[in-house]
Amino acid sequence: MITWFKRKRRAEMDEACSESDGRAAGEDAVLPETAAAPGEYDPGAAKDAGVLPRGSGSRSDAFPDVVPDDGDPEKEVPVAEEGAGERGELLRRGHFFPKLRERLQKTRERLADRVDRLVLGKKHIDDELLEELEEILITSDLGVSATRFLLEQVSERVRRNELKDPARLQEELRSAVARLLQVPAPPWDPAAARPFVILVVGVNGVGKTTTIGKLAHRLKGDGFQPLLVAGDTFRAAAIEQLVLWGERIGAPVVRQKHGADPSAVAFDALEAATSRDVDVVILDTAGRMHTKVNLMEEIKKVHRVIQKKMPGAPHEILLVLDATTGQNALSQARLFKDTVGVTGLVLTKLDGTAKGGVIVPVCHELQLPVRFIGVGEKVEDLRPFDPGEFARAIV
Ligand SMILES: Nc1nc2c(ncn2[C@@H]2O[C@H](COP(=O)(O)OP(=O)(O)OP(=O)(O)O)[C@@H](O)[C@H]2O)c(=O)[nH]1
Repeated sequence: MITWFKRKRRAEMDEACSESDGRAAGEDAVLPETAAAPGEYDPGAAKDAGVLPRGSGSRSDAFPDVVPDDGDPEKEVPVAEEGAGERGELLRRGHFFPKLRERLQKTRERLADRVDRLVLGKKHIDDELLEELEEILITSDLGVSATRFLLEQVSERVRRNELKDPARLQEELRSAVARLLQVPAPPWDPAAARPFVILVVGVNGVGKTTTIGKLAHRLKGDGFQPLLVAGDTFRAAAIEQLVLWGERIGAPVVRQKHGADPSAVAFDALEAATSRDVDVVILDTAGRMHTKVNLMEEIKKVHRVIQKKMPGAPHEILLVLDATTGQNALSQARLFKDTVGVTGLVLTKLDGTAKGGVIVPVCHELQLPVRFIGVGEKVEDLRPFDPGEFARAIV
């Protein structure tokens, strides 16, 4: 039975991959059958060390281990007292705004505090003041194009005599930023398909795995059963990191050995998702430099395999960007968008950086919606993005 399943799976994978890249999946879908080399990820050792839960790693390594959903979220991760659903979300947001402002303090200092100083004691909004405003916006990571767009909006109001008082400039800017961040896009709706498949991509160390853990926790709070997929088979510790998140929040994790083909992991995970009847599948992927062509080809292959295995999926391709990288986030977003067709963004590490303004040019130039923001390392530090709230917190 297992041999038949292996053959069927290999044939389906080959079919999914050969259409567009001419390579059979088997060529690089090496599913290691041997013990891990010294220093590599070893499921047995990890299990002994208590990293993996009981029962995992006992089947053929050619098949994914599904770590059972035996975590107790109540123990380690207190569920938000406001509860799930729309009302809970509104309450959480109300509580969260002061915290968001606090976390975005450095970005605000760089932008809003300088605008405050600029208008202090000024009687009129003139060209000189607008030029200085331009400089503040550009040096606050808003980029040339978004700055020009925002200045045009402000200048237009000045021309029409609708804005005269410099003291109201901040307010005007805030509305313009909020409008710019409001990118037209389908709403975030994990109930739109079952399973709802989310592919998470991004460069190294931006916070993909952490975001997945936090996102799965949110989804559980909203009544969805998530399945996590350890598609980052390149960095051994990433698999263990995701397994730990799974245990912590009480979500099953599909994983294979370190070095396995990520497309094969994705393929098996979708099989597991169907048979386990889960609501949401979240696939982690290895961090890759957006400039490395072969790695970008690999992610395209993962994408193709998902599409082939489950038409309509992935339903969301989330690009995780690290806010501390400033303008570099923009070039990452461009390349990932062109390669895999990103549908939404997650901006992480907004806490403690002065470069949070980068969100503005990314939204403006790429017209991609920000789905979530990461404002810390704790499980509750992932928030749905609200353009108005964000604009208020930085301007
Ligand atoms: N301060 C802060 N740290 C974060 C946030 N999100 C993630 N991190 C930290 O960033 C570091 C990298 O996170 P990972 O989740 O391992 O990043 P990754 O993208 O999966 O890394 P690779 O697999 O190497 O590509 C970890 O120390 C996280 O705790 C955030 O919103 N704020």
